[in-house]
Amino acid sequence: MGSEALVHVLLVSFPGQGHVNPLLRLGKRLASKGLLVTFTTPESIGKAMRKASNIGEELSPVGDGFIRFEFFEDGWDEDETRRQDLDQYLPQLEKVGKVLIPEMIRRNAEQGRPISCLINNPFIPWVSDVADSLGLPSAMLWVQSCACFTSYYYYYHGLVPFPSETAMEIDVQLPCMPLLKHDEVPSFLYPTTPYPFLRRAIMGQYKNLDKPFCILMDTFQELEHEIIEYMSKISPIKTVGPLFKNPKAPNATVKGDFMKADDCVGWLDSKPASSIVYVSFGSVVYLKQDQWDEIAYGLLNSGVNFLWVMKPPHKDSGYEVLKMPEGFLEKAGDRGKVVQWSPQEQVLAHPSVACFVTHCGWNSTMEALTSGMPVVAFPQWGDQVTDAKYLVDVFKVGVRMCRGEAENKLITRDVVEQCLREATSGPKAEEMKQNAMKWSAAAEAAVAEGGSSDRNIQAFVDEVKRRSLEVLAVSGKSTANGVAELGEPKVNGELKVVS
Ligand SMILES: O=c1ccn([C@@H]2O[C@H](COP(=O)(O)OP(=O)(O)O)[C@@H](O)[C@H]2O)c(=O)[nH]1
Ligand SMILES: O=C(O)c1ccc(O[C@@H]2O[C@H](CO)[C@@H](O)[C@H](O)[C@H]2O)cc1
Repeated sequence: MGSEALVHVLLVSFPGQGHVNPLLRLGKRLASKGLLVTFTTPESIGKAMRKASNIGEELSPVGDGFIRFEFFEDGWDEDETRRQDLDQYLPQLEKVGKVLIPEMIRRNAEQGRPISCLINNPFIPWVSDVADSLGLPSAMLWVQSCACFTSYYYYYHGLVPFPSETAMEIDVQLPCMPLLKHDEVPSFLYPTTPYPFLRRAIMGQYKNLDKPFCILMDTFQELEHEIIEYMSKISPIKTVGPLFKNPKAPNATVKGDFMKADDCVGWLDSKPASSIVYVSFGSVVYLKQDQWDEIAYGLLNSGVNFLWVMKPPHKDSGYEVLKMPEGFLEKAGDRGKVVQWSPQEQVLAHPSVACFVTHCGWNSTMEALTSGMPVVAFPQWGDQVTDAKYLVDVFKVGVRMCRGEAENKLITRDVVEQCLREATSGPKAEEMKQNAMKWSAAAEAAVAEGGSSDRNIQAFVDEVKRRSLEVLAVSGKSTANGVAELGEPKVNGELKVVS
């Protein structure tokens, strides 16, 4: 079957690694079930993805379907420094995207690939408006936990009190969730958050929550059972995770890394089983030099082997380039390896790795759980503080090393050492490993054929196919070559796009 005959969905992603990864993984899952998927995000990231991940112009076959990429200009010069300031960049993306995404949809229709559904991730809630204005169905992929989804929902609707300027330290009790201490609530909701633009972006998605016909979530029934049941009665949630486990399409087939991963698998192979601590704080968290030094000494003093990701800061981020303490690499010798970017999925699956010191981003959280990997939780902000609570107290696979950036506390080398010891040897380490293996098995089962997430994906694909017939019937005006004519976009942008 040619790709022209397939139902076509357009995936629009916020240009962050932790957002591209789950949306692209969803794209591969949908493609493997027989859809044609086009993935788009701004060209500034497209350029990095093409370079690091061998993404080309061509269609890539995935299972019964295909995936392809098309990027859009964000209207700023290549070397524009304001991209690093989301307070300025998010409105720019909205202004440009509201014009260019409809153009992309129109172009695809003209080329014989009419689009039947749009899917976005949070931070770019205007995609739901674009779909609405064109009369197209849309869905949203929530890229965090259901617990965080619920926290934001209750905040948006003012259903329970949250920390506020007058009562900073109140705890929050939400249905079917453990009591969240004030600093375990997603930190974008603190009145003092340094990232109010991300709270605004997420709230924008909640304002638009009636527009998507489905909210897909990168979690699974068995992991967050009660809260998923509860929220499913309120919102059209479908759990489809862990998206990074795709039995039909290995992750290597199409990847969206912004940086080429350094080769470290040979080094992992050379080490004994369960002897290495993997340390990574994801793609955006950047620690201060004094904290970096304490972690370095903690690693040295604990005597463990370690693989540590030390990503370079973006040139326009304003962060100072971190340095290893004097003589650190010499003292560590072959016990340690430092890389700029790791092939994290392979690292977490490697038998030499014993535990993962993580900032608890949701992707890293799901990847660790799914790989049966215990963690040392080092959350900083946003959903990370809530994920850390769950990793340690609910999923019981983690040791807590800190409570988040808002605490403004230097975690000393002694604490680092103690946490590493606790997570790598002794009864607590064994118990955490057993729990992690249990979650890994549950995750495998959820995505296996007939599992909870697989059934939800299939139901979603069936619904997209059903709605695609409606889209064609309603627009009703198939052209000679079978391409539906879309209505005029109802956007109020008289924008000039500067490339
Ligand atoms: O060296 C690294 C660090 C991170 N990642 C990937 O980058 C994503 C980070 O997402 P997460 O939600 O954990 O954190 P964020 O970067 O969004 O804060 C995850 O899929 C990781 O597997 C990776 O491949 N190599
Ligand atoms: O590029 C940025 O400025 C950026 C990228 C990613 C951000 O949030 C991360 O998203 C993940 C999925 O929502 C989340 O789990 C992780 O904790 C966040 O760091 C924010 C800004």
